[in-house]
Amino acid sequence: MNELELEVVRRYRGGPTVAARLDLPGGEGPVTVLFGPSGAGKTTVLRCLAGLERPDAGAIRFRGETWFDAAAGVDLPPARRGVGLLFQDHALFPHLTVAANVGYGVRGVDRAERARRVAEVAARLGVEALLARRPGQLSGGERQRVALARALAARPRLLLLDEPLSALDAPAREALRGELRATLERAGLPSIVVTHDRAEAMALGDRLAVLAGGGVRQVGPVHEVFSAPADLEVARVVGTENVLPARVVERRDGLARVAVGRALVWALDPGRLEEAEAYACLRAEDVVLESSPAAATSARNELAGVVVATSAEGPLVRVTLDCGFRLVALVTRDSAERLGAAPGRQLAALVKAQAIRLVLRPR
Ligand SMILES: Nc1ncnc2c1ncn2[C@@H]1O[C@H](COP(=O)(O)OP(=O)(O)OP(=O)(O)O)[C@@H](O)[C@H]1O
Repeated sequence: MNELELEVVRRYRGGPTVAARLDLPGGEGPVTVLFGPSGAGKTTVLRCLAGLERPDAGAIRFRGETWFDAAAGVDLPPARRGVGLLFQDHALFPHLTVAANVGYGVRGVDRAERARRVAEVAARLGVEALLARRPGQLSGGERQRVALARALAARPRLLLLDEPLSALDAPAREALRGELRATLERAGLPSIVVTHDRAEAMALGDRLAVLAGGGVRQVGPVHEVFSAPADLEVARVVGTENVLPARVVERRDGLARVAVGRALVWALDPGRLEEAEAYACLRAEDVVLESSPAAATSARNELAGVVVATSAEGPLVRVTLDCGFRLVALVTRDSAERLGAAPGRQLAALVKAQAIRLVLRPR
């Protein structure tokens, strides 16, 4: 049985309809990332789960317990679902101490029990030393840990985080990703994190659910979804840099030879490919650039190309080549320099057949 079974339809009056289905098995890593572009319906799904939004149709079950069932008229109030919520801005009470903020999450118990729970969760998240401070005296990371501690103090069964890092500036966000991941692991309960940031999704999630066009398009291990998008829309959403129109011309030994622009490349044969028209999806990180051609084999494509553009991207350089089609590669600054990667320079691009995924082209 799945740990979570959700199928909801939420029609906004005069607005879009979000129709999402999400089944999550238990015990496959604690963090599921709900990923998708702005307006895809991620927050709507989260709010339906928390009981803050009432779906127009559908049902939500968690560990066999019905939280919502439109047909049966079941709609458990938020407090009875056992869900911990963490918002973008962390919503800590500025006038309360960390201890009082964390304690706020504990209701219906006496003072001694509340203090015991606050101490326990503070120790678990490493915020014991901060208990006497107020939110204004905390760093971004500390505030985040305190907000998580408050959510966990209520002993939820499921943790929901809506864009937990988006209130921070870019450098802080990057630094806190790893910390949040570690904290979620330590929390040891299933979590669903909403984000539209690729790096965040990769850093935080065990599983990725891609929401686009009003529905969940693909669910799977993070790397699987990123490297093998199920369809073109998922490929676009997860940002595979190279999504190229391709035509299958030959199939042999589990490989498919496809024409991409003026070039021919070998790709993994997905097997189910009935039509010859497809998109070849290839991540820029999977392209290796070399200055001199090497021996090509059927499992390794070697493409001669000319650099048409380069741009710095943090520690990496994005190199766009004309190989008979536009190919984007991401290489380290060091290798870009060593290769003399500048417009006009001839280079060889090496790509393993396994790195090229074929996605059926919708008619
Ligand atoms: N109360 C509302 N009334 C009408 N339309 C709404 C309402 N709430 C959300 N929407 C619309 O429903 C769609 C989904 O919204 P939602 O906030 O779930 O998207 P999201 O994926 O979380 O987006 P973002 O990443 O920008 O937060 C959007 O087009 C939004 O404009």
